[in-house]
Amino acid sequence: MKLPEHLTIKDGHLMIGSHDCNDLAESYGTPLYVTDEKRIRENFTRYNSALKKHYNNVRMLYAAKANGNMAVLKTFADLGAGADVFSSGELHLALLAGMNPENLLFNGSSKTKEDLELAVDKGVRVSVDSFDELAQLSEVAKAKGKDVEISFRINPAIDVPTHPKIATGLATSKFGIPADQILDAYRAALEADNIDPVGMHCHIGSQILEVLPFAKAAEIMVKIAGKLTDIGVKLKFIDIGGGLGIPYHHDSDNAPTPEEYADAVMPVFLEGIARIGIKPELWVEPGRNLMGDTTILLTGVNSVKTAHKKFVNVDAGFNLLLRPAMYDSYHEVIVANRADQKPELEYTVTGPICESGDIIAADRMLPHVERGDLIAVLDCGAYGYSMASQYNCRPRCPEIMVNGDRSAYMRRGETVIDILNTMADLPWVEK
Ligand SMILES: Cc1ncc(COP(=O)(O)O)c(C=O)c1O
Ligand SMILES: N[C@@H](CCCC[NH3+])C(=O)O
Repeated sequence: MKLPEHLTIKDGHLMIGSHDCNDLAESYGTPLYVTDEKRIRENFTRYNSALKKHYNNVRMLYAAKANGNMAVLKTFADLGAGADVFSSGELHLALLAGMNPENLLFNGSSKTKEDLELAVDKGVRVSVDSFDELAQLSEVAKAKGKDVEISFRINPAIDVPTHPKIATGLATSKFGIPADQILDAYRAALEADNIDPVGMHCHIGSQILEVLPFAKAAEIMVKIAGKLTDIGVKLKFIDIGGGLGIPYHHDSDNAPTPEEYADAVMPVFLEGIARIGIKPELWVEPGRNLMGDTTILLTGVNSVKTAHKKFVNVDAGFNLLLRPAMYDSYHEVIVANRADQKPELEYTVTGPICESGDIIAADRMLPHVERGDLIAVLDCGAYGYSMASQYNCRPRCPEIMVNGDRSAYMRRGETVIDILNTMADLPWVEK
């Protein structure tokens, strides 16, 4: 199987950076999320450079939802990135990580009044998702005597080749304002109290393995930018979202590189803005492409069972990695303590959750597997831990970061006491 540079095999063991996964599992226990900081930095630099080769005025807003660990956010802050934040919680963490409020965009189709107040207080721009939200934001900003800069999230009505649950720019999607209402939205914003419309935003979906839909979205965005300029909107930024996928099937996915993405999108963007005669910043919001391959999930084999097929029962299920159950997603798995052995038998790797859908990897050819072995699930850095739950009263596992020969917790594992501590005794039930 093709492996990215930070994953290697040495003496039959899977390594992440310079660390033997078996040693990490021994020291920290399983299940365990392991992230390679160096890989985050490489991924960021590559994406950023690919765009900046075409246009220097690019701002990278890491999509914090992909992996919101503070250590990860601090790494991005250190690289000069901002963030796409989708809740007050993500906004707080991004600021605590040291990101400049100017480099944040508060996204979301259903924000509370408190969310809007926080954005105004912190001087963070808001991507407004409806006329109703515009009205509320204007009231909030006016009450505080402050101005707020906004973009609207535009629904470009583009069908994209991805799982339907993560296509976000379809005409039928809950996100954004349809193109035929967008001029009215900006006119309303130009007239609204304490609102300054300075940006445009779209995001067409996630795990997209073709570049054409991104070029199409860029074309729609610059077309609308021309009309907005005509009605007096002074555009400071155009945000074309994230969405570039990664090759989860290591040997067969033909995933575009960031360079191929940039080569497809940038000429359309640059021609468009040149035609209008404006020089807005280009904002992008990648999540998965920066984080996906940086992280593996190590999970121990509790037992092996031969029934109508061979099941490998591991200690991580959809409580820790929801993607296979939610989107039928594919993740490569490697037996980390027999990584140089030839595949022999077909196994289905299943988690400990009380649902038949709790399958991490179905029908995979693997070397002989037995109790006590260690399975590494690859490409878990995006939408892995961030979508984890405590289902079946299973405390979420620790996350560690490796950097050179160092390793450290970036989040300790939860305990049952942590779970219990959020529960309250009812006053009408006798103790
Ligand atoms: C508004 C917005 N921006 C950016 C992203 C990041 O997407 P991806 O991780 O596919 O790059 C998402 C998630 O799909 C999103 O909802
Ligand atoms: N959670 C999804 C991606 C959607 C991102 C949010 N818009 C996944 O794991 O693929």
